[in-house]
Amino acid sequence: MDDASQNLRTPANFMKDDDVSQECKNLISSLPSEKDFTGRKLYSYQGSWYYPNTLQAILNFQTHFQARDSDIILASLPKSGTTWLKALAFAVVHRNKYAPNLESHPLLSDNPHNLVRFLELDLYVKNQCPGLEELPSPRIFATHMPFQTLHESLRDSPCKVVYVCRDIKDVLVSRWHFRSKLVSNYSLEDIVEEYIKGVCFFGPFQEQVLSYWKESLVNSNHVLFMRYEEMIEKPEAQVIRVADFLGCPFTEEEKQSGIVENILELCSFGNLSNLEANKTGTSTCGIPHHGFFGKGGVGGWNNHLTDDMARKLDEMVEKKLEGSGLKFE
Ligand SMILES: Nc1ncnc2c1ncn2[C@@H]1O[C@H](COP(=O)(O)OS(=O)(=O)O)[C@@H](OP(=O)(O)O)[C@H]1O
Repeated sequence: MDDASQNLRTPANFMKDDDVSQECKNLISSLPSEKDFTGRKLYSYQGSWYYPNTLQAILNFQTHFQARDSDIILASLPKSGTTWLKALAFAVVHRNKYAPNLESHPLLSDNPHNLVRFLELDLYVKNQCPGLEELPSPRIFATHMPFQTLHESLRDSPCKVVYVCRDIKDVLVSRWHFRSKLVSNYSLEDIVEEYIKGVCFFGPFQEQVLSYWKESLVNSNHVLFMRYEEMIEKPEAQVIRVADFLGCPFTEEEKQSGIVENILELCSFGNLSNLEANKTGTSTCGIPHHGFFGKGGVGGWNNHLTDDMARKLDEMVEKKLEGSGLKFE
């Protein structure tokens, strides 16, 4: 086994069950549970599946987090474009402080996950809530929680939530590549079955996508719904959309200066994945940086899933999304 695989085999804190209060243990004892692909127990809370430490972190978040109107929360399912969105949002929001270029920028020397941290995967795990009140505005956080769980803490805050989703088949294959390094003999059949059943960390997936989709329809100033495929197809338009939504639109002068292109280049897969900072090291939430980069792009699932697997997944998604107005072609 190489060093990288060895590194991945060590479970991250958020997958463990060693930082759980008595109150959380009591809650856990009342929740439905199932085993994940490694045999670890997941628990269903507010419609989604979590490991005990993550559940504790979510309870901490729901009890203690004080949203500011200027907060920005980037939400997604794992393997849906989180890393890219973190980089883009950071570069857009802080463009006056850090000029986006390839010579000197925080994204050139640090992984996007260390610049924008997950509420439930690192900030609140091990009870680390390190001075969130002291962070300057606008604060940018990320989460994989579904909207209903996030909302409980945001309450009526008008803060901005940007959600990114991706074709479940690409998400699944991306996750399978990542997890195959954790567990040998982990087949595509296993993960397809898991996705269809819906029992997986932060799953079931389409329910989460729907939770943000519905909110974006009724509260479009609060939730922006984005798609990885659209970011690939029309990146410039999507970055402009993000900046508009976050209340920091590009001026005509900025557009003329090529700043949008510079941000896109800085945050591009080609640039980020080749940086030393992203080839080595481990993020604050315990994942090796290289684990956030595969091949990127759209439709890679085609090289792995059989027609039958793709059909089953498409049918499941179509059924779940029926009547919502949301479609994955
Ligand atoms: N900058 C940029 N541009 C385009 N695509 C990118 C970028 N950075 C990461 N990726 C691809 O996104 C996939 C990982 O998804 P996430 O970032 O959501 O993963 S994670 O949940 O944070 O672990 C994973 O997709 P796959 O290659 O299909 O596995 C990454 O390669």
